[in-house]
Amino acid sequence: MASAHILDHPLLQHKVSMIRDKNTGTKEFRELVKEIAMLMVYEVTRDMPLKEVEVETPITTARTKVIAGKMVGIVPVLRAGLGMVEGVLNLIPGAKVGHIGLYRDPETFQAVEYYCKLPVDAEERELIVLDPMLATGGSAADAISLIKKRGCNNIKLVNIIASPEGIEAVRKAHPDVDVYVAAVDEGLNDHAYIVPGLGDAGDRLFGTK
Ligand SMILES: O=P(O)(O)OC[C@H]1O[C@H](OP(=O)(O)OP(=O)(O)O)[C@H](O)[C@@H]1O
Ligand SMILES: O=c1cc[nH]c(=O)[nH]1
Ligand SMILES: [Mg+2]
Repeated sequence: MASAHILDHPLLQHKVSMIRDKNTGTKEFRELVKEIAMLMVYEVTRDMPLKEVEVETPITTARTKVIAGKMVGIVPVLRAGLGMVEGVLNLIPGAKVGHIGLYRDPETFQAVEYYCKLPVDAEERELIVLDPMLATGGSAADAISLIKKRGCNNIKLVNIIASPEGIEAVRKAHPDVDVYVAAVDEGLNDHAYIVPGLGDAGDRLFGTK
């Protein structure tokens, strides 16, 4: 069974508090989501394997380490996941980027797929799925199912704010996937929005409401 990891670095907690604030405008919200994604992926990649190499320094030869193992792909769930892409690419510039388009039907809260484009060699990569919000967990679980259908089995999920129900749903559907979150909130309201949450992440990122 994979684990849910709560990333509670003080900088993350501070920045999450700022995006929760309804008075934080679109520009600042976008910048903060980017920074949060960067701080989160720093922790998410902590177990990356290393290999020893030899490097000529200006002084002598050094035996030193570089990243080894699988290459990385990142998969934002449209739209809101897009806000996390730049922050992750700042730290892993060689990552390929796939996209999964899902929206949540406002009546049924079921995820509806409208787009999926993954890197051609996705099954050879470690894939990091990005979405700021994990509410019912339906969108994340469906996104991971789509990725698995393409033969990918090395998947991590990164959400900024999660509900306990969302974490449980993903763990049940995909027990092999580690989930990384910066905050676990109280639960969901009647519209399946996270409480206290931050509202609609996509609308706040793109100024659509
Ligand atoms: O866990 P769930 O209950 O599935 O809800 C979470 C999903 O809802 C939001 O997307 P939304 O449907 O609002 O689409 P958007 O990013 O285009 O606004 C969010 O970014 C997640 O993808
Ligand atoms: O709280 C929520 C739930 C779903 N989608 C969001 O953007 N926010
Ligand atoms: Mg939305």
